[in-house]
Amino acid sequence: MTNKDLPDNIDSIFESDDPFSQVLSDLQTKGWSIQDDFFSDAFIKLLIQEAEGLNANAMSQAGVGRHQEHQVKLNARGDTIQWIDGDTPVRNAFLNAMEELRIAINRRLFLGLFDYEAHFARYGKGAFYEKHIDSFQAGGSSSSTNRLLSTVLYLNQEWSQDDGGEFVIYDEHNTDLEIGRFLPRKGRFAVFLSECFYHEVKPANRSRYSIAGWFRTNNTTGQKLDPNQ
Ligand SMILES: O=C(O)CCC(=O)C(=O)O
Ligand SMILES: [Fe+2]
Repeated sequence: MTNKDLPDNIDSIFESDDPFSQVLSDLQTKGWSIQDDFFSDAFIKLLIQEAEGLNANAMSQAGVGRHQEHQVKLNARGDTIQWIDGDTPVRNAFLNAMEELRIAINRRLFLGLFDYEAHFARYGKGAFYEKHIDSFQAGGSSSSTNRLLSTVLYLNQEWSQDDGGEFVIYDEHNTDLEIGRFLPRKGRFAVFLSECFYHEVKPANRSRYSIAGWFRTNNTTGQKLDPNQ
């Protein structure tokens, strides 16, 4: 990333000089990765300011399913969201960082990731997201799969065990078997293959902020790109 892409107040988006290597090797060996020091503290601080500053009126209730099947089901998912475009320097820097990750993954793992979509999410007190998978397989053209790789970046200061809101990930083959449980602590970054891993968000006991995103393949038909959810 060149310096001109950075917000003026920080020198580095990433914590290390080689931010992708651990993610790439985890994806290659097990299909998922959790990193605590992927982004720099200074950059996470800026993203937290953005998340905490989101205007509740500009956020929408998240839904489940794509296209015609899209439904708001409050008993499945209680977060409110705001899609990210590069409309502030900090959001733009985040999207640029994900673009660098996309290129690194394609180079090493040949996943053919085509683009990335992401939204801020806020889970209010008591909100959760029941066990689900992020890509919608089979069953007609309106539900074709194009999310290949999911990312979640957590933006919560001083999150303790009592605050709940854990991210839980389940085994690819035995989907009842929990293989990881993580508090949504600031700067923690989760990446996993969207089609392979069921996961859930346990009820949060206070406001829980994150950025959830998906690298997608290109399922373009005719001239129209797949719309966002
Ligand atoms: O916030 C999390 O821990 C996971 C969110 C999630 O699974 C989703 O938005 O699809
Ligand atoms: Fe998910």
